[in-house]
Amino acid sequence: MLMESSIPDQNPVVPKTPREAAVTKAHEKKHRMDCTSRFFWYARQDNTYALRQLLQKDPSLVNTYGYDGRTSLHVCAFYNCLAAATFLLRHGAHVNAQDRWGNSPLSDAQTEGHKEMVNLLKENGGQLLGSHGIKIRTIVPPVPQNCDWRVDPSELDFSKGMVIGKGSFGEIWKATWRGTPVAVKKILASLSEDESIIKHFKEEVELLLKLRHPNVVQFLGATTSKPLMLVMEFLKAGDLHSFLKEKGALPILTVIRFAKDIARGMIYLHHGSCCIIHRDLKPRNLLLLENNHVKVADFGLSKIFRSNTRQSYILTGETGSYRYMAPEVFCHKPYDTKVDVFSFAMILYQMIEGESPLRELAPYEAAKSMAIEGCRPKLKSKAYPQQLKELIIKCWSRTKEKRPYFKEILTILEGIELEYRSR
Ligand SMILES: Nc1ncnc2c1ncn2[C@@H]1O[C@H](COP(=O)(O)OP(=O)(O)OP(=O)(O)O)[C@@H](O)[C@H]1O
Repeated sequence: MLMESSIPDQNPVVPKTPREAAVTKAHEKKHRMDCTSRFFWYARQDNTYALRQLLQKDPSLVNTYGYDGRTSLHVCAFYNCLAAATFLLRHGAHVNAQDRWGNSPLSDAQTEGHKEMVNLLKENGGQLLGSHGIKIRTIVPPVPQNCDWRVDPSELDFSKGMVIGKGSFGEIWKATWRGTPVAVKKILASLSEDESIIKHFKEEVELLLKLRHPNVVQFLGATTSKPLMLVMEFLKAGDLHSFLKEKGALPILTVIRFAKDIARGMIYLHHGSCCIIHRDLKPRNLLLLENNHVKVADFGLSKIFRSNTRQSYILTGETGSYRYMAPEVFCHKPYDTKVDVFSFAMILYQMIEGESPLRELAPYEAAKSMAIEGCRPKLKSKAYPQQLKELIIKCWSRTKEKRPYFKEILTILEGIELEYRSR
């Protein structure tokens, strides 16, 4: 039997400064933890002598519990330490204390098949509680249940914000959410009132919020009452449209870096657990990071609003979407992920040439001439590496099957980059 050799005295120190008070508090906490551990240890050893000594100094130890809610009586019940259990019960141990799983000491003793212990606990009023017992208590999971994507509109602060963009479904605002700068897409009031839109919005947002990729703009949450608002990370370096307007044609290595980022983002969207077709890939929907990388934005929701309102591209033609539109979309034919590859070709072209594709035509006319007459922009720049030219031509093929997937595009771009660098 283990004997207690010495149990340290508590020497309360009168705190003089906040620092001293903190040190004393930490010391007391440690001391308390030491005492609890030792108390449990002696219960496990069935050492009533040592238990008595500790209890004399601190009677509350009899019902003290560890991080999982287990008391010294649980320990005794589990290891069949009859003498210690009898001692503890005599000194006020709660016979039906429940640990974090809801189990009482009797439940432990019964599970372990300790008959004498079962009898002792029953004689003292023990009940079978918890997962092994009769009365199962529901254990509240540690994760808060209200942890979801709904944003309380009152938490969005627009006081120092401003409109940073306008789309066909609403305005984009810069705002702060709990002190963090965010971009907020405020959906048009007329759309926010439509019940079927609200339903689709919620479903879609649920999906969008699961997306996580370095080249995809991160959604943070949404409001679900009027006005519907979508909260996302704010990218302060602006969009590729403004960047190209300011810089004109980009150096080839920058083009390749941006193109690889777009391809990576699109691979993630197309080949994730649920395939997301962007359908509106264009320079305005590519946002820049300050480290000269790109993220794909504004995917997912367009299909809700467009399909629900039967809003045609004619109505929103001025936004420029037409210019990047695949022929099958223009002709209302069935389409797949390859529509984004077509738009990607147009963006590549614009980055190298420094001008929008078929800029001599209005957006709708440009789309029409590409879809109906098979026109394509002229590759004029001398900067093109031959393979990049070939890639663009493949990507804007009329037949969608001839267009490569983004996975292949990424490999081709990596090859071009390698070769270009080694020149
Ligand atoms: N997360 C963001 N961070 C910073 N700026 C953004 C963000 N999202 C959008 N913007 C800015 O707002 C502009 C408008 O975006 P929005 O997606 O509403 O419109 P759009 O794509 O031009 O139009 P539509 O939605 O009709 O296709 C973008 O071009 C960009 O400049």
